[in-house]
Amino acid sequence: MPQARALLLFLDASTTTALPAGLEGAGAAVERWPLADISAGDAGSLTAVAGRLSRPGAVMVLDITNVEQAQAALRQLALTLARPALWLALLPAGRDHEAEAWWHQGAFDAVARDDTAAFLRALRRTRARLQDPVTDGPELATLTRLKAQIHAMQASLDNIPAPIFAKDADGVYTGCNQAFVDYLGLPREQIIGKTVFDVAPPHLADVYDQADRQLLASGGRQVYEAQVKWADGNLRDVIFHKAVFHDAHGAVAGQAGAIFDITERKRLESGLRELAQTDPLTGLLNRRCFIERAGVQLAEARHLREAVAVLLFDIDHFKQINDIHGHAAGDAMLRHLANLGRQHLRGNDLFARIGGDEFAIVLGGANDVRAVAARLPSRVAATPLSFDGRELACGISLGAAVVMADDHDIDSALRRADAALYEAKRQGRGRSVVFDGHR
Ligand SMILES: Nc1nc2c(ncn2[C@@H]2O[C@H](COP(=O)(O)OP(=O)(O)OP(=O)(O)O)[C@@H](O)[C@H]2O)c(=O)[nH]1
Repeated sequence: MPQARALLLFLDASTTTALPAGLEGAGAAVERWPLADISAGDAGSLTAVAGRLSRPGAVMVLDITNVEQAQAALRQLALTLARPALWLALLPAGRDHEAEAWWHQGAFDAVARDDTAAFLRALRRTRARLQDPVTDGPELATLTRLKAQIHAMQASLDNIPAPIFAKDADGVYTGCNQAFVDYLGLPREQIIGKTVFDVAPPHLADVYDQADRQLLASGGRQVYEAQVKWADGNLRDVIFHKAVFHDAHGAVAGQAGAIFDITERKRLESGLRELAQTDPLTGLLNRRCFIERAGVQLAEARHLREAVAVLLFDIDHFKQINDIHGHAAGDAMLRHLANLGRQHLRGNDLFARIGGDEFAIVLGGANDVRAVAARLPSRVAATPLSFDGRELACGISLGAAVVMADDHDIDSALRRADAALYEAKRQGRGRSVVFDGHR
């Protein structure tokens, strides 16, 4: 095996005095090549340096004191050398952060000039790489190129704001981008080499695992909605986009996936749905939604051969409440009635504000229609509204009707309830009338 020779290439004479101590201890033959300003394109120096670097086992140590000079030297050498040389970047003290940039430029490693131990380690590793026949020659160029491509690919993935991951065919994470690390709030080393059961709560991990199995069995792509526990511990709504990838023999080798957070979209959608379905003042259903749901409830009740009743009520002399106490008092009264009404209903009853001071109820079971119809006006009369330090009394009139077997929609029952309400008003308000018979 060829002995590695470190060719120290200094571009500036002033830096040669600060050589890492104990370099010879690395077992490498060190050849100093001071004052060769190959960055200036000095043809003689360039040829001499290239000649030394083309010897088996030669490693170039490039002094990076002057970044521009170092880059120019690399460009000149690349044009001159028959094959790429292995080289280390020797960084001035305090500039360790530049290391990554030099790896991207093809350095085998980049170490600080004042960290002798690191320098010697890097030199030894470089030597070991040179003695590995697989990595010598053209294969080294391929490997270096691949390494640069992987770096570039990872940098691109890390720039994408959506979390991205890859897993092998056993569901073990093999890669991910920075957004995925940030999204889960786990360090990369707690993700790579692990499975969903290590990174997610059990009930979510089961969902992902089942989806993974289906995807790997069927191949192709998969898109599904799920939840992910975010870095702050809260659950987020997401869409997973996943696809399998194959090995050289066409067998499924794993899957790559991306996560799109739809939490905000879902929140807006549910807000819009709520706005479209409810009365903003009382929080009750609005007229349109009430009619829609009443129709569904009627159909279900008919299917189960159950009776359904409709109740309508409105506030007596509500105009006077507005006129005497103001519109805000009127609004408070509407909310007060909504709350009183809610206390008399069961979970599957529908309750809506269908007009200015008009409310409607669908009772799931018609048996207690008379009891509810009688109770509500007296409860309202007995429960004045506390508003602005005063007690405001009010009354309601109520009409009720049972949905008949031959009612095909809720409209005819509403008409009968309305007629009963009219009758309650006519009889002097503050009372209820239950419609008997067809009209
Ligand atoms: N504060 C308030 N008032 C409303 C609202 N919507 C409608 N109104 C008022 O409700 C009142 C309804 O009056 P009317 O239909 O004449 O009924 P009423 O005064 O209750 O008379 P009777 O029903 O015959 O006892 C009107 O003065 C409307 O301005 C609302 O959202 N807030």
